[in-house]
Amino acid sequence: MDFASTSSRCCFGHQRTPCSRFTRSTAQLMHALPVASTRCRSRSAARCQAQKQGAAPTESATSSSDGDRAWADWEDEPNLPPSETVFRPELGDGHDAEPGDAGYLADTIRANPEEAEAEARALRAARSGNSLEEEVAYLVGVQLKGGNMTQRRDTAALAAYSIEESLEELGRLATTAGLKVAGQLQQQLEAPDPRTYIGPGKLKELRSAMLASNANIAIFDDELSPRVARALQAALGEDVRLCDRTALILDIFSQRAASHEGKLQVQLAQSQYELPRLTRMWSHLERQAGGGGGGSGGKATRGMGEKQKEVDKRLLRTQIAGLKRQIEDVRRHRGAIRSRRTEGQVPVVALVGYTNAGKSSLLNRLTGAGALAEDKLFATLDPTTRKLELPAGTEALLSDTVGFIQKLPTQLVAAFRATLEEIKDAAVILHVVDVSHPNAAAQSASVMKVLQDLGVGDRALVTVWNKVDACSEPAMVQATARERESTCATSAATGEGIGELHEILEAQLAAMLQPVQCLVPYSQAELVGEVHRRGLILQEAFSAEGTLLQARVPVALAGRLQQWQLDSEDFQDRSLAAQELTAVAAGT
Ligand SMILES: Nc1nc2c(ncn2[C@@H]2O[C@H](COP(=O)(O)OP(=O)(O)OP(=O)(O)O)[C@@H](O)[C@H]2O)c(=O)[nH]1
Ligand SMILES: [Mg+2]
Repeated sequence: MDFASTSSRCCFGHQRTPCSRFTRSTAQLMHALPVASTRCRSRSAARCQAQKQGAAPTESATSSSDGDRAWADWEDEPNLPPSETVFRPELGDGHDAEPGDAGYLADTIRANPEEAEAEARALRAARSGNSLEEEVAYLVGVQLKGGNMTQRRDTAALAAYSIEESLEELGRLATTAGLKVAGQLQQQLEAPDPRTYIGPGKLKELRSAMLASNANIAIFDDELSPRVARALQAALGEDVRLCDRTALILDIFSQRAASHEGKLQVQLAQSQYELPRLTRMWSHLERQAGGGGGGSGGKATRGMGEKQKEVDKRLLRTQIAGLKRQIEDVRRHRGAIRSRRTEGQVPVVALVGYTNAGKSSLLNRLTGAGALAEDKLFATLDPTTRKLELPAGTEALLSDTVGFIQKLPTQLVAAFRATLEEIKDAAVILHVVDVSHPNAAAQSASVMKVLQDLGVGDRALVTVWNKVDACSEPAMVQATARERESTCATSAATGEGIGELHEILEAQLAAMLQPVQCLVPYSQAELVGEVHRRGLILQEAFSAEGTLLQARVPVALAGRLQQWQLDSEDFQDRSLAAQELTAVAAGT
């Protein structure tokens, strides 16, 4: 089964297309709307006509059977809001519909989808000056009274993100996904509204702000449950596309995954996200069945919708099982490579850190790897490993990893756990922090939390304060870093502080090596070469019997040298003799 061709779908299940949500036109979405009743069409057409002639729309035109229908669908939902507290765009919500407002737009859309869509878009574009082709997003977040959502959920990250910071990051995610951000709206609440995430008044404000700025996508800063998403969609109208932080991150990941395993992991995460959200795709069939005014085939159509939903869920479950199997195969293969690497005892140094901290830039600076580094979130998805040669001759493998982010979607945590397992093999972890970022402390705390969760909190850790060149007082930052243990301030851009990073790394790697002093026969020249590459030579002399080596080497290598091990006294005596011999030979 070709999963690649079937699984790239819209996260909110609007329509199964093989492309990203954001590349699909609003027109496509509108064609997926329920078919309007004849009564509604004639009213809307009249209203449309009136508008064309410059007349204000009439009161009666603001209410429609479709509006009632949509409302009824909404009320069918258990635990949904009582009618008086909710913004009902189709019913005008207490104000006369104006050209460009929700009621007007909803009616004109129903009159003639193509004509109305063109008209509505042109109207909004004229009001805001945005291009007709642009995908424009509006951001929405909730600030919990007494701390934001991140703080509540994740007590470890107490230096957490304010709503402004969280929305700023959401905006960066949106631009990374190729969207334009028109504005943002936030609300202070005791808890997010269980029905519509934000309160009814704010919802109305959001709708107006989106119309005024020609925004067509509402992005919510937290993952929306399928039920809340449905309620929001009903309130905001079908011409607004809904998205949440999780869907946005999944979309970026699906655009950027390059390796076979990366693609499989993103597809799995997307499928798992979509499974509970499939309902919406077939709801139009159910609406036809329920609201057809007693037309024939109501039950049959509802049955069709249900049946199709079940078929679809079954397909998706089969696909999820298939993806899991494929990922397991790839994982086994990678595990074999990793264990070969461990047997070789080349120490692995893993670069970890918040997204955009400069991990790939540091990999390039330290190894000349030429890895992709750009000013976008999640530039790196697939781990890259390169050989690192430190000035004293010590060798290690330097691994670049996927960046972290606050509120990392649970589906992705699970999917990328395997990728992050690279970190588990690391002898040293280089935690890269963008020290020039205003939220560096909270970002650092988020990363440390993930490291704890991965069970590598006790691993040798070097903290790298990167982008020191972008700080207003770089000298002060460098001085502070020097006062801290295993910390250095660097600039991957200018090379500043890279020498200090080399020294700290050498010391860390040396601390992990085991001391040996031995006499290795000349027949074992290869082994001596390995000691040079993988260990740290403290003393070397050449006697008549072989090479005298005092060094620090990885444990496995120390085991192989065991048979030629000398005690200290013997080693010193032989070394002196060898040095004298060398001096005589050199005639000094
Ligand atoms: N001024 C400055 N910019 C830097 C430095 N290091 C990296 N950058 C820039 O920061 C941006 C992100 O760098 P990357 O190396 O891609 O960051 P990353 O941590 O690998 O990011 P992800 O792969 O997205 O997690 C790029 O535009 C880099 O040019 C630095 O030391 N100083
Ligand atoms: Mg990177």
